[in-house]
Amino acid sequence: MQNIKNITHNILSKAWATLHRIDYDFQFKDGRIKRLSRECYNRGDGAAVLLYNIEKSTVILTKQFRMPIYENDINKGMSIEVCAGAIDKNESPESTMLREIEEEVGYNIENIQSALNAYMSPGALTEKLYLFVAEYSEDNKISEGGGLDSEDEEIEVLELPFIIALDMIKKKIIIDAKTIMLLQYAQINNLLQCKN
Ligand SMILES: Nc1nc2c(ncn2[C@@H]2O[C@H](COP(=O)(O)OP(=O)(O)O[C@H]3O[C@H](CO)[C@@H](O)[C@H](O)[C@@H]3O)[C@@H](O)[C@H]2O)c(=O)[nH]1
Ligand SMILES: [Mg+2]
Repeated sequence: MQNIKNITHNILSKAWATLHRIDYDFQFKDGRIKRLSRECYNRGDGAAVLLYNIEKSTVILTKQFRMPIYENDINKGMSIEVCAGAIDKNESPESTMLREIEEEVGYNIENIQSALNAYMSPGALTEKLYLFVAEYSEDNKISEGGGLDSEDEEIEVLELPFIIALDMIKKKIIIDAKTIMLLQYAQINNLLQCKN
């Protein structure tokens, strides 16, 4: 662990989330100490899940508009992603996930398995993502999903053959990191067969 001292936080923006400028004394390996400054965007942690069906070799994904993608890559604002959500205060990653699965894609799932933990952009975001996998079947379907009107969500639910989803990574149609990671996790661990 690096020798970090005299840490101070300055709030640059506090709206939906908090952007801090954090100043700190950093000791380099040669012993020099320098005061450094980094901006950190804090919107809490998040959770995401790949829902998969072994018999059908299918996965459930979502499609929604993402302003940061549109801002960076005009005409490419739509994003295909695994079901995911921000973890509320006093909520566990698991309970967040069960709630989000129902809200976004309309399934009532009881068992989810932890797959990976990941910082998606550790140079700027404090967010740690808890990544899960879970089996689904038609018996678990309880509503259309689509997200919450109260949060202005408009989420299209996609059920795709696993092999098609993997091909969408190759074709750069799926460009969301957590989604790529979970689909490749499923492939590496043979959770599903790559059949049409
Ligand atoms: N008004 C307002 N709404 C916001 C803002 N930022 C996000 N929202 C809305 O707040 C809701 C949060 O929905 P969640 O399902 O809880 O989160 P998410 O946006 O899907 O986030 C998931 O994916 C992100 C991208 O990979 C992850 O960063 C995040 O941890 C989580 O996994 C969404 O409707 C989103 O549009 C904002 O600045 N202002
Ligand atoms: Mg979401």
